[in-house]
Amino acid sequence: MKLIDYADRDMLAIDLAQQLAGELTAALMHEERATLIVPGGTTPAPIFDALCAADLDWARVDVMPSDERWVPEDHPRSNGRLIRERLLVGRAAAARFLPLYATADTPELALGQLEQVIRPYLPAAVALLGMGEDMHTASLFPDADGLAQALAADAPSLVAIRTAAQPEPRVSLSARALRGSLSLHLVITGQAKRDALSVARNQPPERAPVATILENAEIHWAA
Ligand SMILES: O=C1O[C@H](COP(=O)(O)O)[C@@H](O)[C@H](O)[C@H]1O
Repeated sequence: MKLIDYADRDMLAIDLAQQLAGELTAALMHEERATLIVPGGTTPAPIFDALCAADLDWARVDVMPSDERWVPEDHPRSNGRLIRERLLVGRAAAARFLPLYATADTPELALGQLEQVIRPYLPAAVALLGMGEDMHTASLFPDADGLAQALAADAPSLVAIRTAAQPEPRVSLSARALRGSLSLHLVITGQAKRDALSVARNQPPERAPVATILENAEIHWAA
């Protein structure tokens, strides 16, 4: 695990966006297309604002959320909505978006169909993930129904997640699918998340799900 400490959140957004763009460009030098996994939540928007202006062949990039809340795509809590509004604009509007949501009452009803769609796009060339103070990453929450399956070595790429801690059910890429990414980044901001990360390093993934990706990940932090 490598931790990069930035002077502030603006520097983090600019430098990290540049690094992600460089990695995508490198991937596109030897592959026809490249998959980019990105998180939702509150942290990544400034990174998206910088990344969407990157000068790369976005028409050959497939963008996939790390996880999705089971709400319609125009809902304020939709990760897909954030990605469309803040990343898939400017130059990045040419990228293809692979939503992890389909119109169905429950994620379980659409899981098979969504998994079939995303499978050819995995493993990702580049993955950016977020983390909550409760040590979840993507939607792999401690104490969630579905966590054991999501952490299993033979897990499907996409799993349904339900937790009392969240207002809606979710879908998430599994630990196996996330770890398979050729380049893996975790972005966290604030002291509380830095402290949570220190705790997570000494916990099993069943208690601190983010631990499942730490070995392979580069961590980006700013206060
Ligand atoms: O619920 C989620 O939380 C994590 C962390 O979000 P943040 O608001 O603390 O940045 C995020 O990475 C994930 O994609 C999202 O669905």
